[in-house]
Amino acid sequence: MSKRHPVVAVTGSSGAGTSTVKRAFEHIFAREGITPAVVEGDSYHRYERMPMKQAMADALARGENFSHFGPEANLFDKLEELFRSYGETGAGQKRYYLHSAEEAAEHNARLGVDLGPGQFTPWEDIPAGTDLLFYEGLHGGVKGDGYDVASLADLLVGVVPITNLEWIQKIHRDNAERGYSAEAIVDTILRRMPDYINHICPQFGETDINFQRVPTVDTSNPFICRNIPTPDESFVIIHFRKGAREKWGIDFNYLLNMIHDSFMSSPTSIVVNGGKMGFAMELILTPIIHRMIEEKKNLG
Ligand SMILES: Nc1ncnc2c1ncn2[C@@H]1O[C@H](COP(=O)(O)OP(=O)(O)OP(=O)(O)O)[C@@H](O)[C@H]1O
Ligand SMILES: O=C(CO)[C@H](O)[C@H](O)COP(=O)(O)O
Repeated sequence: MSKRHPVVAVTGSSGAGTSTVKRAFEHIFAREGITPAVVEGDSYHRYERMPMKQAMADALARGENFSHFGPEANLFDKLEELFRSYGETGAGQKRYYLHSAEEAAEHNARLGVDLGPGQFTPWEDIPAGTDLLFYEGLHGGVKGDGYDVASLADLLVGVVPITNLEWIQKIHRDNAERGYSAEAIVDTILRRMPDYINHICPQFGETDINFQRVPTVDTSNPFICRNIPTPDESFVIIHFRKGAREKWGIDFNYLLNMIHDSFMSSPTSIVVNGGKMGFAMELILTPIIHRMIEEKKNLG
């Protein structure tokens, strides 16, 4: 935890919507004149795409569980080191995992290299003078044998649609943007299930705030759903961890007054219409980020 170099992490499974939430944070940073050091969680995978396929086949042959959700396929020690070193000094290293030809072209042009989809860019120093570290990915709140990333985040936000919706979102996104077949995506979801339960779900007990999208249309068979339920076809449950409300000065009455049709579903949860998710995020997160930066400035 660091007041001088705060670490903000958005954590969620593949397809949960963390990239979408990242955009809400980018609006806040732009409006508040904040320069973040942005880090993508997938860059902490251990293997490039081809070696990952080989490692997966080897693990399968040995009858072992292995997936992008678990510790064997990721560099949790390196991620922990980044959160720690940024918190202490405002410095650290980052890289990118290139999912597509478009992403590869963008970074090839920037770095003058010739990489392809499924490869990492070389590690590079985070630019000096950033205001905070912003992590978005699968593992911002992991904690286990020999690693504890969660405790190094100053603000940890979970993005967690109910599972059926998360799968629908993943199937659509991986198909439309990454070119995978529906069958291949369902195989991936199945293979990752033990690691989902052991390494993704526990993170949402560590988060300060969780945003859980719940559809109001029938998604009982997510594998035949043709469309992602729209924001208007969903509610978002916003849950504050015990202590987070006091820590960040969250005023439920203010939120209930400001967000039309919102209501409390428990002493620590507020429910908003899906279309109000971005607005609710900005209302809740802007004062938190603002306060972080004020406290940083007060240190001189
Ligand atoms: N609140 C939302 N309302 C409607 N659609 C959404 C919402 N959040 C995410 N989606 C859709 O779900 C899909 C997955 O979202 P996104 O790419 O943000 O996931 P992700 O968590 O970043 O996944 P990954 O970590 O695998 O990159 C996208 O097609 C996106 O448009
Ligand atoms: O969404 C993911 C994790 O968040 C991807 O599955 C992971 O990054 C690997 O990608 P690919 O299988 O396309 O190489």
